[in-house]
Amino acid sequence: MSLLTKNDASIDVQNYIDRVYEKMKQKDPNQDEFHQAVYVIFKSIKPVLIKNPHYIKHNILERIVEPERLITFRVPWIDDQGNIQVNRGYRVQFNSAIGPYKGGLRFHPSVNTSIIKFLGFEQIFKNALTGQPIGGGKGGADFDPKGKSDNEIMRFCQSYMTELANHIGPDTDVPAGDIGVGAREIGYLFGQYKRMRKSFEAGVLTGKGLLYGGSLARKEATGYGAIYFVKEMLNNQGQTFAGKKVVISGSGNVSIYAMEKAIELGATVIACSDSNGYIYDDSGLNVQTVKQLKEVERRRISEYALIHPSATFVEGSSGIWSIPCDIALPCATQNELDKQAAQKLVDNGVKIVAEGANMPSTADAIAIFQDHKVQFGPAKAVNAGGVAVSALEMGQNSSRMSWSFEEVDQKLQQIMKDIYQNSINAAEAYRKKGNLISGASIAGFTKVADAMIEQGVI
Ligand SMILES: NC(=O)C1=CN([C@@H]2O[C@H](COP(=O)(O)OP(=O)(O)OC[C@H]3O[C@@H](n4cnc5c(N)ncnc54)[C@H](O)[C@@H]3O)[C@@H](O)[C@H]2O)C=CC1
Ligand SMILES: O=C(O)CCC(=O)C(=O)O
Repeated sequence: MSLLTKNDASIDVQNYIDRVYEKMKQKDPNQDEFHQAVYVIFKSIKPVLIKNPHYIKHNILERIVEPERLITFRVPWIDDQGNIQVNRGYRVQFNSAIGPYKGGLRFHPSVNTSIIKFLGFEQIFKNALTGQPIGGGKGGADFDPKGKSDNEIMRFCQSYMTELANHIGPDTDVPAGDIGVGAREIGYLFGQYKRMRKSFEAGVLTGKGLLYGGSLARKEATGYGAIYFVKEMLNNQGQTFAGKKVVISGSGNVSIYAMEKAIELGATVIACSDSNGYIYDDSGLNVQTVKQLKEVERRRISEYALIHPSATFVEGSSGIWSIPCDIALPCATQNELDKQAAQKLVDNGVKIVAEGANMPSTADAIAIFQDHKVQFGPAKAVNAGGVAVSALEMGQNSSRMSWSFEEVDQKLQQIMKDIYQNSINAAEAYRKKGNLISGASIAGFTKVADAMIEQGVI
């Protein structure tokens, strides 16, 4: 497949991009999600390479798609029945050009090398966009936390950390949460790391509890940050959240706090989901009930409709995109929004789609949004607020300070504004006016590529 059009001004650039892309696919043929993430970046940065051929001379593309390190390991643990279980653990340390590796841990049965690599690759550019000194990494395990007791979760986390501890540290690699890893898991992971090191290194993990070095507003940061980003998109059109109907997929950390902030800014959030199905209430969802069900009781979203009879539960999560709305925020998982779902949203008049999850839209879905001039906010910009506040947590830990909620929230708002503006500016500089996919990729890529060049061939 050619990534460039035949009419492209520079055949050399076309050949280079295609050669690196094909070689990468040949080396790792079964990594579709990783290929998808690379494809988006390569497509977006084509004009950058045409204008700055030194990136080709330094062979940045071939270097950037190869992780600095990919670690896999056995995670044995004992379940409540006394059986020995074995999972596979991962950590990809993708790129440290601008800082220590930084990125979350995902515990989900679907986790494999392709998923971890796509997430780690995305993290490189996202972290660069935040303006914070953090490189790109990601990790996790094919462990399914669903239905596990607290003790099983603890034993799994302790076993996982027993190996991971060999590879991380406050100036080396700083993991955090992602799907299936929240405050409870970070607590168990931190406890085991501390026990092994015999020292209290708060900065080794972020998303920690407030009692032992966590930052206020980290829990809220990804969801709030996504809404602050959409606020900028709306502002650009002279609009606000007031009166807008919003559909948000998922009902986890990102979705809950996106919901909370959107409602605070005057929107009506009419639907959210989990992997079993979605709930819908045209008069608006109650975020406190969603929090109680999901954060506290760890129950299914279907139970929301038993508490609020005005809401309907529908089985099957993908149906959520057939609900008419002004703003759609996919905040659950990768490739949850496909071509058919995108067409449905467009037919129903959606104005803005912004990705709270990592790579939730397929390439075909994005093409439909672009063809129909739907404003589109890409994940690496929209959901960067979480990792940005993680970097603020690292800063607080190393200076032994802790900032108020308002201070962190103010910084988060400024970071999201800057990401929006830098993405807009980068797009405009490369004649892609208004295209936030190109702008975010270009702004993230140039920063990392320049730092790589300054540090030599390593
Ligand atoms: N937690 C964070 O700070 C950040 C998370 N992200 C991304 O946001 C997304 C969500 O992560 P979290 O909220 O942290 O995870 P979480 O584990 O708190 O929640 C995930 C939610 O998605 C639901 N879900 C899973 N598959 C689904 C499907 N096919 N359809 C509908 N719902 C589904 C789950 O039931 C759960 O409610 C992921 O893509 C993650 O990589 C991105 C940046 C930061
Ligand atoms: O806070 C972090 O370090 C990681 C957040 C994350 O995993 C992500 O941005 O996808």
